[in-house]
Formats: sequence, C-alpha cells, structure tokens
Amino acid sequence: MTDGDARLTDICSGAAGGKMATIAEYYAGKNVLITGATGFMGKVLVEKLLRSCPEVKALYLLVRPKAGQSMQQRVSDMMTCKLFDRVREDNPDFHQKIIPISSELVQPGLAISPEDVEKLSGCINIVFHCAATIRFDEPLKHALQLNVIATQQLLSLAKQMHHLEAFIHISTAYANCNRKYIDEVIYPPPVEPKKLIDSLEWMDDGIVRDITPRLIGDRPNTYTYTKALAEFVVQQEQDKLNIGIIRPSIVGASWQEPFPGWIDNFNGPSGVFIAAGKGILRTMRANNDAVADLIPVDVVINLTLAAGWYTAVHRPKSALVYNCTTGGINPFHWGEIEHHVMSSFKRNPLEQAFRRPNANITSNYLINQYWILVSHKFPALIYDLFLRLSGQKPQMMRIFNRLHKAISLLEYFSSQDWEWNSENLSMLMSQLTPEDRKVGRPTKHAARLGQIFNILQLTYEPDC
Ligand SMILES: CCCCCCCCCCCCCCCCCC(=O)SCCNC(=O)CCNC(=O)[C@H](O)C(C)(C)COP(=O)(O)OP(=O)(O)OC[C@H]1O[C@@H](n2cnc3c(N)ncnc32)[C@H](O)[C@@H]1OP(=O)(O)O
Ligand SMILES: NC(=O)C1=CN([C@@H]2O[C@H](COP(=O)(O)OP(=O)(O)OC[C@H]3O[C@@H](n4cnc5c(N)ncnc54)[C@H](OP(=O)(O)O)[C@@H]3O)[C@@H](O)[C@H]2O)C=CC1
Repeated sequence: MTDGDARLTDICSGAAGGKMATIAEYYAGKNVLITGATGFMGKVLVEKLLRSCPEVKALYLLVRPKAGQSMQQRVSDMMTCKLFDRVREDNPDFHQKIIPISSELVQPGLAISPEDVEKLSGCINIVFHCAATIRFDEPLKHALQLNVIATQQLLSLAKQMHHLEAFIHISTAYANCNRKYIDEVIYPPPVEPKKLIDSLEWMDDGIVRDITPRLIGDRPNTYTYTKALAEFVVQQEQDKLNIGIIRPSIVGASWQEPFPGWIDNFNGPSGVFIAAGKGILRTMRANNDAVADLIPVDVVINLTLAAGWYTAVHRPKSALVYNCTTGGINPFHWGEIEHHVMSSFKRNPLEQAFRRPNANITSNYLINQYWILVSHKFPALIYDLFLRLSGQKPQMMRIFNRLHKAISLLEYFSSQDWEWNSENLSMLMSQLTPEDRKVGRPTKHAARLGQIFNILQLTYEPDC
C-alpha cells in the first residue's frame, strides 16, 4: 500500500480516533440510495463506498434500461470495469451489496414500482442524488424535467423514508455563475420553479425554445439555470429532511483513487485536451490568467461521503452548502494548463494525430477567429479535398464543426473566473483527522501533480 492509499483509506476510517463515529463506522450497516450511479461521479461514489466503507449494508441504485440493455445488465457491465478492480480484489462478492432498482427519473413517480417504493421507504438511511443532464445544449423542458422535477419527486420519496438520516444533493459550483462571488448559500431562484413548471407544461417545444434565452437571462445555458432551480427546491424541504448540497467545480479524472487518471467521458476540458493532443484543436478562447477551477473526481467523492456522514450525525438546522472548488486554495490558471497539456503531449504524443500538437489560447476574439480560419478551417478543407480526390468520404470539416460547437459552449467558463467561499468545506475538514484533511484538500504540489497525472495517465473507460 502506498502512503497515499493509507491516507485515503483513513478518510473513511478516521484513524486518529475522533469522539464521534468515524465515517466508515457511520456507513456500517447503512442502506444507501444513489441516483446517477451509472454516470461519471456516481460510479466513483459506488466504488469508494464499497472499498472504503466495506461494512455498508447495501447500495440501492436507481437505474433505467438504456440502448437495448436492461438495468441489471447495465449494472453488471459497470461492475466489470477496471474502476472496480481494487474492490473486486478485496471482496470478489461485492456485487451482492448492489441492488438495482428500475427507475426512469423523467416519468411520474420516477417510474418506481409500488413494491420498490415500499422497500425503499422501509430501509434507506442516506440518499445521494447525482443524476442530472449535464449537457449545455439541453432543451429547457428536458433539463427542467430531469434536474428540477425529478429532484422534487425524489424529495417526495425521501420524505416517505422512515429511517432517512441524510439527503445529499449534487449541484454545481456554476449554478450561480451569473455572480462573481459565490457564497455557500442558496440564492433566490431566477424564477419560482412551480410557476415555470406550470407555464412550460402547456407550451410546445418551439415556443419554449424561443423564450429560453429570455428565461435563462444572464446564465449561459439551461444546465446552470436548472441546477440553480434544483437547489431551491431542495432547500424547500430543509425543515423535513437533513440536507447537504455539494457544489463541485469542473470535475476531472481521478487524482489517486482508486488509481490516478481514471475518467469515462470527454466532457469539459478532457475533450479539449484530447482534441489538442490529436493536433485538431489549435486555438481556443480562454483567459491565460483566469483560474481553471478543476477538481479531481475522487476528491469530490471523498467530500460527498464526508458530507453525508456530517449531515446525518450533526443534523444541521438548515441545508448546508459545500462549495467544492480549488481556485481559492490552489489556484491553477488556464495559461498554466495550456503549458502542461502541450508539453505533455509533445513528450508523449497520441497515436494517429491529425497534426503536430500546437494549441494556443487567447482571450482576443478576433485573433481566435483568425486562427480558426488559418489553423482549423483551411487545413480541414485541404484534407477533405484530398479525401475526395482519393475517393473517400470527406470528414474533417464535420469534425471541426462539432468541435467549434463544443468549444463555443465551454468558452464562457474558460474566459472568466469566479471566487467561491468555502467556509463550510473548511469546517467539514476540521471535523476530520489531520491526515484526512490532507486527502480531502490536496496541497498545492499535489494538485499540480494531479493535473499532470490527469493529462499523462488518463485511463479512459468510455463504455464502462
Ligand atoms: C490546449 C489547452 C487548452 C486549455 C483550455 C481548455 C479550456 C476548457 C474549458 C472547459 C470549461 C468547462 C466548464 C464546465 C463547467 C461546468 C461544470 C459542470 O457543472 S457539469 C459538467 C460539464 N458538462 C459538460 O462538459 C457537458 C458539455 N458537453 C455538451 O454539452 C455536449 O457534449 C456538446 C453540446 C458539447 C456536444 O453535443 P453533441 O454534438 O450532441 O455531441 P455528444 O455529446 O453526443 O458527443 C459527441 C462526441 O463528442 C465528444 N465530446 C463531448 N464533449 C466534448 C468536448 N468538450 N470536446 C471534445 N469532444 C467532446 C463525446 O465524447 C462524443 O464522442 P463519441 O462518443 O462520438 O466518440
Ligand atoms: N462532471 C462534472 O464536471 C460536474 C458534474 N456536476 C454534477 O454532478 C452530478 C453527476 O454528474 P456526472 O456524473 O458528471 O454526469 P453523467 O452525465 O456522467 O451522469 C448522469 C447520470 O444521471 C443519470 N440519468 C440521466 N437521465 C436519467 C433518467 N432520465 N433516468 C435515470 N437516470 C438518469 C444517467 O444515467 P444513464 O446512464 O442511464 O444515462 C447517469 O447515471 C450532476 O448532478 C452534475 O450536475 C457538478 C459539477 C461538475
């Protein structure tokens, strides 16, 4: 076991002997309900609970059938991933603790059978709500359905749970990105969610599309808008439930757990890095000096489990919000990221690159447009011409069009920075042992090493 492993295990075992139940002791014998368990963060949460809190009683996962696969098949496939190798080594029968429950979150009653509702009501102790649509181009009606209405329905189910001790909602640090300084409070919603839900119900998709920019106002997309509304609906239940809200910033590959560099998607910066490494992306609008608030997924999940424990044990009077960000502690800037990414790919080139990697960021709109023309569109045209002449189907312009759409949605986040207060996070850390604290909040050196790991040692499991 490495030094890092020992410390990361301690976050769940409270090795320094706190007065109250340690985190692993707390989760022992508990039944946990998780939504979004097949997603990026959900999988890491399931793995971490099974590995570091081995006495947990059972994990009930709300899963839908998808792409012709039953929910059981999807969960079985997920458990064969490399991500679960360490759990498998420790306990080959770990799958016995996983109980998939069929659920489609955008259906009435979450499409959970009455028998399952009864079962969950009688046994669940902690709920982790991770499911959401994280697409920046999601039509408002669907984003509202999943991020807000499904959250309301899950809260209704939670209120029926006789032994519920904590409800942990995963939000995003960017739910209030229309503000420059973001405190650990729930801000008044841009609109009363009920009024919006009632009005959108009768509108057809075309009308909703037309009024979406007016509704979302100074937020960049339907994702951040609906996540802000979701926080408000969660807060409405704070008198009846013990609630914790986690707001991670940009979640990247794992720093250490269960091994460095694990990721299952090309969302956000990861897709940009790969496009740069392949020599496709040569220019992007980003501010060199703006903070790149990246946080490794394992750090977010450690905090999430710690927040579940704290919420259940301390039962705070009102919902506690945890801004789970790195900028205030270990500021890392987009300019530095560019430098690390490019030097990593120069030392370790990716296979089958389109061109030699050479990406630059600029905050200047016109300079960026110039390089898009010269370094993206012109080479794509030439390459497509070559493909046509050699009897093949042109494809490069199509790839660039998709890339331009993706980066146009991301530029809002790379061109400015935000300041997040993280007092509740500090308070939570102070409740942990000194060793645990090091783990939950990486040192400056570790955070930078984490970034380099994330770039050099990515283990993509896209079909996991
Ligand atoms: C050189 C150094 C440069 C340094 C500067 C870097 C700056 C980066 C700045 C990033 C800032 C990100 C901020 C995020 C903040 C919010 C965090 C959260 O709360 S929530 C979390 C944040 N949420 C998000 O990040 C969601 C953002 N993503 C979206 O909204 C959509 O994916 C889409 C609209 C971009 C594309 O829609 P659509 O055209 O329908 O396409 P599909 O979705 O169906 O995917 C098609 C294929 O493209 C792949 N791919 C996906 N994304 C990217 C990418 N960024 N790029 C490249 N590729 C990408 C995808 O894997 C798939 O591959 P395959 O299976 O075909 O092989
Ligand atoms: N990734 C990031 O950078 C950040 C994420 N967050 C938040 O963290 C949470 C998890 O994000 P992440 O893991 O990245 O997202 P993913 O897109 O990887 O996972 C989303 C999960 O939600 C499930 N889901 C979506 N629609 C439905 C539905 N109709 N019924 C049932 N389940 C559904 C998906 O299931 P299925 O497999 O069936 O599609 C999947 O398990 C979200 O709340 C997000 O807002 C916050 C900050 C940053």
